[in-house]
Amino acid sequence: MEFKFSVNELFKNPIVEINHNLIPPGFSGDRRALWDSVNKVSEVINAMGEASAKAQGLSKPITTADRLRNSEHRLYILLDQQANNGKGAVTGMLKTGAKGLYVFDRDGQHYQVSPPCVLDFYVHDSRQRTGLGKQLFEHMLQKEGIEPVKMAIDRPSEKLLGFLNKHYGLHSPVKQMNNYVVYDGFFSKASDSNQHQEVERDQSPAGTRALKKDSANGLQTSSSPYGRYGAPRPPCSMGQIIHNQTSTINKQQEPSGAQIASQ
Ligand SMILES: CC(=O)SCCNC(=O)CCNC(=O)[C@H](O)C(C)(C)COP(=O)(O)OP(=O)(O)OC[C@H]1O[C@@H](n2cnc3c(N)ncnc32)[C@H](O)[C@@H]1OP(=O)(O)O
Repeated sequence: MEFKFSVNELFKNPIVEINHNLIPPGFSGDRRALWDSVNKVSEVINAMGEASAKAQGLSKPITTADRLRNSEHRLYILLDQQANNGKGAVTGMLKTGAKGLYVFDRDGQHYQVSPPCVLDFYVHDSRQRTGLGKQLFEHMLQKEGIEPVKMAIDRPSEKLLGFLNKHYGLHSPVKQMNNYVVYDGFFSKASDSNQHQEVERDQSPAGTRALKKDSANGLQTSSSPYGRYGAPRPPCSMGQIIHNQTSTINKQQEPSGAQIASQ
């Protein structure tokens, strides 16, 4: 995607990360230059967000400059620095961020998690299936220090499911009622993957149930230690579902792909 201004002047590297301040990395200049750069970054984000929504058949963009400004999300932007007579072109974007979710594994066991999520991913229509998506995704994995299997994916398209299968061997997604998708390895215990575990107290009335938290994706499994609070309690699926929706909406400053799709 080309712009009237030079994206090479705005973004100094082939992949840049933008956060809520919308300031291009490495920016230097006075107040006026800052204002100008933020406006240009906003224009890029809005144009790519719209193109992504169109490609996914959504009625509204998931990604806009305003929404990014009001979130803790990260947006990776991919450039082709040779294109547009040296001014450069934007060829892809990938948005990630943590979400508070309840997810179910194949056995119906539920987990309270705050995993890093793939929220919006788009490669320009003219450049798809040429490896750019993999390049951008790999960059993100390396920057965030995460494995794809530990991420939750917000309402993945068939193309993204194919992408994850091809490049990361992820198959048989566990589809969630909130339209997120996770894979079996998501639920593996922290000890299986040699990852650091923290033990936290949950918010139960007695505060006695220990929650083991996997630092990679915030996976928490509950265990019942002893005493009367140690007695197993039957799960209330409806309560979990309602709670899930509530927690997702509360934690999000912006609607997810699933919410936009249902509008
Ligand atoms: C959480 C979300 O964001 S869900 C929405 C995901 N985004 C979209 O669906 C928007 C339209 N699609 C795209 O923007 C891109 O295709 C992406 C981002 C999904 C992948 O980026 P690409 O640059 O195409 O990926 P890359 O070239 O690295 O890998 C190609 C693989 O992705 C999958 N893929 C990409 N495009 C397609 C397609 N049209 N049909 C089926 N599979 C596809 C395939 O596995 C493909 O491998 P193949 O060509 O050997 O079959």
